Amino acid sequence: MTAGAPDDTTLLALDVGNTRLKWALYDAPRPGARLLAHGVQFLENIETLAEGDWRQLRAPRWVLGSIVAGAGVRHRVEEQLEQWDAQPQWVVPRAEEAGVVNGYDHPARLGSDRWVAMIGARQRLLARGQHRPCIVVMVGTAVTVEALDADGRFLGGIILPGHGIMLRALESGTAGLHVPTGDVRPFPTNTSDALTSGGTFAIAGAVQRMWDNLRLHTGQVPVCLMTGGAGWKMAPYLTVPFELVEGLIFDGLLTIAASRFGAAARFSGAAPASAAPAAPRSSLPSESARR
Ligand SMILES: Nc1ncnc2c1ncn2[C@@H]1O[C@H](COP(=O)(O)OP(=O)(O)O)[C@@H](O)[C@H]1O
Ligand SMILES: CC(C)(COP(=O)(O)O)[C@@H](O)C(=O)NCCC(=O)O
Ligand SMILES: [K+]
Repeated sequence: MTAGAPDDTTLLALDVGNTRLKWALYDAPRPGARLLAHGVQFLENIETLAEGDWRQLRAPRWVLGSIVAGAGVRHRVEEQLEQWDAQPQWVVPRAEEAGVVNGYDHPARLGSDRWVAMIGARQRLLARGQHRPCIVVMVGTAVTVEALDADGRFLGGIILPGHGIMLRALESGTAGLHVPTGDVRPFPTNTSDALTSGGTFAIAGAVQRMWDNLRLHTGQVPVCLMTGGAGWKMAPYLTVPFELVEGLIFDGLLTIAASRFGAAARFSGAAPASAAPAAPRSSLPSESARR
């Protein structure tokens, strides 16, 4: 076991989805912290982390994560973390945190990735002084589209299948839809293009609908932030104004980490005096996070 030095303020942030584990090591638990190292592994390769990507990594003082992949995967991740002293903390959605109010009927039943991404989105808007309603789109294994009003109230959101699940569902439920991936076309004239365009337009249409719902409800034009491993695939086809933001979940994890560990980090002396939330420039670089 390795212990971080007493004045260490490093945070290992984890985002464990249904397809991939994304990780990022920061020099401090606060928005705007310096990214020291980061990576991604498919869930089937989790066992390689301790002896692979994390072998040379300095021991983090804190480990904070979001996980939606289930108890079995969580256990496998925790095994890889055993080489360090830091006990991982997994975010459980609360009724309220970091300026976001959780409108879910049962707040803890909301996916932690959805909750953390909304906290990241809220932090981003506040850092820019934008008091606007916000749509948060996450394109991963599944697709989620959340609606937040200008006061940070999560009004509700939708879940739909991601590209891969849509295609697999159609393939397994029909006899004649086993075809290669096609292109997105306004008027598809072959099966491949029809399937690829259908999935893309389903997601784009769902985003447009939630954006309309939120604009009608609030009477204001929403900001739309899109994130997730397959966000770049959707970017050319959204019909509402949006920003593609890599690592919204990491922005959210840093924001939560600031309230949980920020005081301890300031006493450690390594963090700058102004540890208050600053303009977030801490997102994962997209190119290297992808594989
Ligand atoms: N390099 C890539 N090329 C194409 N699609 C990718 C790539 N990386 C990720 N994806 C898509 O993104 C999804 C996984 O994204 P990710 O955000 O890691 O999902 P999750 O958080 O659910 O694990 C996959 O289902 C796949 O459709
Ligand atoms: C909707 C999700 C499956 C998305 O998972 P992902 O695509 O990020 O792997 C996940 O957030 C989840 O399991 N949510 C719990 C149910 C809910 O949010 O209502
Ligand atoms: K995710």
